[in-house]
Amino acid sequence: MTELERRLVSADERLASAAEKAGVLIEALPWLQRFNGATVVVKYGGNAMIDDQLKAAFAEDMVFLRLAGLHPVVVHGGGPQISAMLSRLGVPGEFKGGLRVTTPETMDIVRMVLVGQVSRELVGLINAHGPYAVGISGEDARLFTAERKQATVDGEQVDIGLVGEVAEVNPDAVLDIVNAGRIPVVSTVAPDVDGVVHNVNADTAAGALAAALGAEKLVVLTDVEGLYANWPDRSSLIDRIPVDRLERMLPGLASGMIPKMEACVRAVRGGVRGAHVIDGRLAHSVLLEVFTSRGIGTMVLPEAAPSGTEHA
Ligand SMILES: Nc1ncnc2c1ncn2[C@@H]1O[C@H](COP(=O)(O)OP(=O)(O)O)[C@@H](O)[C@H]1O
Ligand SMILES: CC(=O)N[C@@H](CCC(=O)OP(=O)(O)O)C(=O)O
Repeated sequence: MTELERRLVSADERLASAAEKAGVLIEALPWLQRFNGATVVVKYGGNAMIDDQLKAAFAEDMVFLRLAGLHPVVVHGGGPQISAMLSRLGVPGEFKGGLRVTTPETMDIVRMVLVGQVSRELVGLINAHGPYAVGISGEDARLFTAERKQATVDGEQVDIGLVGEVAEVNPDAVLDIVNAGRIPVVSTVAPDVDGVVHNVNADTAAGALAAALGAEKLVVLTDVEGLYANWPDRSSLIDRIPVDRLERMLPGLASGMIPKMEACVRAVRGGVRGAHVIDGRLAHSVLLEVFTSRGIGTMVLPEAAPSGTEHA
């Protein structure tokens, strides 16, 4: 190849790459218009906080959403981080029906890890981009009121200690943060009516908060591609499912997916237009979900989905 031919090929490649980049940006236009001013609750699960790069990419996505005119609200998990701290401290722990059996001693550690460690880290990563993130827990300004919850094991109700269902949400403090142009980062420990602090599953809290905020979307990041109809058959990924069909599937789901899909049901039944379970192991998965036409993962839709909600 002559020097001239080489230069022409490289100019062609540059043009093709520029056109591809412009295509990606322009694909976002309808979604930028549609979601301007919309609240998006994003649940970031502990299993998707695999490494520092992924966590940093998640923080970038939250700042991107905020600067693109949306209102992201982060609800974080931290199950694996709690388990790691329990074993470091030599405190035994177990799960029943997907929920952590929580003694008063466990509760102290859950609170310390979620509020003092996981929240602080995410707040710091987001604030590397500007003064956006504010950490808040269910204990602040009565954000969540918990009600003791039992687990269902083989159809039986069993006591699992200081584990809470979200009985009430007062989203005012979250709205104060959002209205100040900032990004709330919510930890899911919550007092009951007597002030006793309970451990609330982060999926459960995210679903309740999304409904109380009247969010446009709930996006749940986890460590699988989405909901599989026949877990663990990887060819059975569901890309969209109406809420009534999901409700019929709930009793047959395996443990990790139960609180997640219950949260999607609660959100959609509470007026959220779409709940999505996506793969948090993929960097920038939230941006792909929100700003591309196809979306990713599994989308839970209201029963009578209005036309034109292809992916939204
Ligand atoms: N039907 C299903 N589809 C997808 N994953 C499932 C299903 N049933 C159970 N799971 C399990 O649920 C896990 C996700 O839940 P969990 O471990 O609680 O994650 P997170 O920390 O993100 O909340 C998956 O890794 C998978 O092992
Ligand atoms: C009651 C209950 O199980 N609470 C959870 C709270 C953290 C959480 O939900 O974290 P992930 O989203 O990472 O699973 C726990 O103790 O592990």
